[in-house]
Order: sequence, then structure tokens, then C-alpha cells
Amino acid sequence: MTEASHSFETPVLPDLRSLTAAALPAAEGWLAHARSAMSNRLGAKPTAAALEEHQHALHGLAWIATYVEGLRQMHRWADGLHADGKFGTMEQLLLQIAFGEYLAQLRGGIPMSQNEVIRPADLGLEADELDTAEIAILTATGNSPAARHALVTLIAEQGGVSVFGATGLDDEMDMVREQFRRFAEDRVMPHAHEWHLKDELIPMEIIEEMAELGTFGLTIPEAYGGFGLSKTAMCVVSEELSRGYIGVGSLGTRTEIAAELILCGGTEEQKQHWLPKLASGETLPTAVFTEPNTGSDLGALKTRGVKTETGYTLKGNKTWITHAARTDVMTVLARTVPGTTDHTGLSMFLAEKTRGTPENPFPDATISGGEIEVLGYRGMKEYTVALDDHPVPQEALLGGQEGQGFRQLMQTFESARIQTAARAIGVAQNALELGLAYARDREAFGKPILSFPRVHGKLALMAVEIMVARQITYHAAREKDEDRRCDLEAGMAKLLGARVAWAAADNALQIHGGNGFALEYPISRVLCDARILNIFEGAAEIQAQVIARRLLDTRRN
Ligand SMILES: Cc1cc2nc3c(=O)[nH]c(=O)nc-3n(C[C@H](O)[C@H](O)[C@H](O)COP(=O)(O)OP(=O)(O)OC[C@H]3O[C@@H](n4cnc5c(N)ncnc54)[C@H](O)[C@@H]3O)c2cc1C
Repeated sequence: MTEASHSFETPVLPDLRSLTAAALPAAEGWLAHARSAMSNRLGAKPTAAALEEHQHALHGLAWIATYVEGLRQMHRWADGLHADGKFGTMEQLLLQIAFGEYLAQLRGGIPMSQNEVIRPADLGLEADELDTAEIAILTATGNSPAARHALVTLIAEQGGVSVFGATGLDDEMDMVREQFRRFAEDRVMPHAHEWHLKDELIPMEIIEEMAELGTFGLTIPEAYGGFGLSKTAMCVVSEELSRGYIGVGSLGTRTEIAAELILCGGTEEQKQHWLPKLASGETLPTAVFTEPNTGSDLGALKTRGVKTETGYTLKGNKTWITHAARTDVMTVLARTVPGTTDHTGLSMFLAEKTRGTPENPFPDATISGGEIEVLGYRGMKEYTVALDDHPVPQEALLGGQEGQGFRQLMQTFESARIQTAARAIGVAQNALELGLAYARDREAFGKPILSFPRVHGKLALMAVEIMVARQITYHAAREKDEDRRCDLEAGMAKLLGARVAWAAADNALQIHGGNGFALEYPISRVLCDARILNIFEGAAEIQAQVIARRLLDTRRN
């Protein structure tokens, strides 16, 4: 079947789900092949030097695995919708284009960043496994101009929604989404651009309204004053709030990190003391880990926690601390075991501080700091934070045990990365909607620019990749809810989500032409906001390293 044989009226491939079902084992076989090629190259116990020498191929393996997981989850999503009678034309087009494009990239090359492509030859492979009849059809005709056009036509007809295509989630999640969508549209979207341009803190009034909606206690167990909802609910809420403004969608991140730290590693007293106040939003936390010379390599940090008669004093310089001023408690990672230089000597503290104001951001005598001016991700502000013998009582030591800080932080990474992936999806969705609205209104050469294939093609691929990232993220969230280890899935969701958000923002700005470059247009803000997602919560390169190491770990099954 050739591309030309598809008329616009019937852009969906016949027997689509049979095609994707048949393509999936081949893609999985290809991943297994790539994995054994890397294992053979690196040996059973790879040295740090070998991992570094082969980093490009190693990180390529992580991307291949992420694509295959994306296809697996898209197929699963399609089967679920089909069973529920919800697998409509839009969903079929999303599935078809996703398979067409991602299979073609698995064969030809995946962009790990704009100028780093991983190709089969980089792993010493020829993509033979991918030479099946079904894959040939999907790659040749899945992502066709007709399919892209039909998808965007359907999207353009749909109004008043924040998701293009059925999510595959249940009615309860639809209700949660609707509630937060309305809040974001009424209370956040009309002001977000002004907050950004004026570089203002998000008003306390908005934070209080979010607290009333239950944003901060969403996943905290009911026994500790929360709502005990699932991580999937956290994703839905984070998507909708971030679609309104990334700053608002990120307010809950710090609470999520603090609550996970306490739930996983805290004593019962610490849970009773902190969790109800975090859940209600009465206590706002800030995450204090990064140092001027230590970001990705957190195990090497230098801030000290020095034992005193009543507890500890914290001393050292931290940086890039989001919402450091207007918060009440810091989750601080510090070195308590003298003589250590790695993660084994680190401990986590729940260190109280006095909430600051714009006039006096750090009222405590033992804390000082300065604002870091940033491109985007405004609304909470970023600061350097110097701790000058800041005293904390013994009860502030998380879990009451020294040397556990790094392990405790690692336990929160799954949840924080799932939440960050959901933030990325919200930002990407916002970009897509802004690009679509502009393309419908703007005319060039006598017609709306939306009618040009290079314009609607961008929008179609945004919608497709958003759905792929969404389905991996929901999969990771479900795994977390089932209490299964999901660092791999969470890492994949974050890795792909961040790239998808950046691509969506960049392409939506391109659709705006020169106006996209004007500060006046919200897409200029969304571009700046999207850029951070590839840096924090595990930079893309670190994320790929973690995923690849796990894939090569023979103990993982
Ligand atoms: C807006 C913003 C908000 C933030 N908020 C917080 C916060 O609230 N609390 C907090 O503690 N921190 C926060 N951070 C810090 C953030 O977590 C770090 O910036 C991040 O971990 C990366 O660390 P780094 O900046 O030191 O970069 P580096 O670790 O110096 O990395 C620089 C580059 O080198 C790459 N790289 C590093 N090591 C390797 C390797 N082994 N192999 C390949 N590539 C590598 C990285 O991927 C990256 O591209 C924030 C940062 C920003 C920009």
C-alpha cells in the first residue's frame, strides 16, 4: 500500500490494531537485541571508564527502550479504548502516527537531542528485526500527510477540552481533571503571562485556593490528613495545573517530595507532625539539595550537619533552591559523617525556617540568600541559600538515623519524576493549543496557515507525542500505585516528556513566526518554561544513564 493510495476520507489504515499488535513483538525483539549488543560490548561488570567511553550508544539504548515502552503503552491504551467502545478516529490516528513515526525512528535514528542521533549502527546493529511486513506498512504509511491532516482537522473541531483523544482513565479521573481544568482556566491562565513578565511570585490567594481544592494533600494517606488518592490522580492534577502555568503545576512538587521523604523514611512522630500540615498547605516546603559545585553528582555534596548537644547545625552553600523564601520547612541533604566524600555520609533533615516576604526573604539570622534571575519557570523564584550554623533539633533528622539521606532521596525520585513528566505533558498541551489557535487565525498567501502541511504537520506530531508521553506516565503512575519498583518507567516518562514539551514549545513558537518572538505572546513564556524540564529532576543525560544502567542490570528480572 502506498501513501498516495490513501484518500483524505480514509486515512486510517485497515486492521490497524492487528498491525500494531504484530509490530510490537518485533520492536521488543529489537530492544532485546540492542540490550545484548550493549552487554556484550561492556562486559558483565562494566567499569566506569567503559560506561563513559560508550556513553552515546549506552544512552541510545535508553532511548530505544523508551520508544518501545511508548509503543507498548499506546497499544495497551488502544486495546482498552476498543474494549470500552471509545477507540474513535482521533484515537486511531494517534496510534497509527505514533507507530509509523517511532518505528521509523527506531530504524533510522532517534534524536536524543537536536544534534545527537542514535542509529542502529551506533550499537553495531542492523535493524533486521524491524524488517517485517507490518512494520513496513506502518513506517511507509502510518505517519502519512493524510493522517496528519485528518488528525488536526478533528482536533481543530474539538473545543473546551484539555486533552486531544480519550485518556483511557476512568470517570473519577475525568472528574478530577475537569475540576482542575476549570480552576486553571478561571484562576491561572488569565494571569500567568503577567506573573511571568513581571517576574512575580504566584499570589498567596491562588496557593490558598489550591490548598482548598486539595492539591497538596492529594496523595498523602487519609490517616495523615490527605485524600489518599492515586499517583495517577497526581498526574492528572499536575497536567492541568501546568497547562495553566508551570509555576502553579510545580507548587505541589515540593510537597510531593517532602511527603514522600517522610512517608518512606520518616519516624511515626515525623509523619504525625508534618504530613497533616503539608496536606492542608499550611506548611509550604522547599527542597534543598543542589550546591554550586554539585548538581547531578549529589553524592559529592559538601554542606555539613554537625552534631550538637540538642541536635545539629547545618552549614554550607546551596543553590538553585526553588521557592526558598516563602516556605516554612527545608528538606536539606547534608553530610553528617565526617571523613566521607560520597553518598554514604549524607543525611536528610526536616529543617524549619521562618517564612520570608518579598521585602525580607530570609528572616532567620542563620539563613541568607539571593535571588537567581531566570529565563522561565518563574512564580516561585530560585535562590542561593547559605546556611550559617542553622540549628535544628535531633527530631529533624529524617528517620532518626544518619547516613540514610541519599537512599531516602532516591526513594522519592520515582514519584517526583512521574510528577515532572506530568508537568511536561501539561506544558506541551498548552503549547499545542496556543499553536493551533494562532494557526487558525493567522492568514498567509490568502488562507489560514493551518491549511499548510508544514504547519498542521507540526501540530499533529505534537498531539501524537503528547499522548505517547501521557501513556508512559500513566503506566509509571499505575506501577507506583501497585507498589512495584518503577524507577525505569518513571525515568522513561520524564526523559520523553521533557523532550516532547521542548519540541512542542519550539514548534508552536515557529508557527507564530515573528510574533512568537515577542514577549507579548504567551508562547514566548511557554518556550522558556519548557526548557527547564530537561534539566531538573535528573537532566536528560543523567536520566538516560540511569535507565540504561537498569536495563543492563542482570538482576532486574
Ligand atoms: C530553575 C531551576 C530550579 C531548580 N530547583 C531546584 C530545587 O528546588 N532544589 C534543588 O536542590 N535543586 C534545584 N535545581 C537544581 C537542579 O536539580 C540541577 O540544576 C540539576 O540537578 C543539574 O545539576 P547542575 O545544574 O549542577 O548541572 P551539572 O551536574 O553540572 O550538569 C551539567 C551538564 O552536564 C551533564 N552531565 C553531568 N554529568 C554527566 C555525566 N556523568 N554524563 C553525561 N553528562 C553529564 C548534565 O546532564 C548537564 O547537561 C533547580 C535548577 C533549576 C535550573
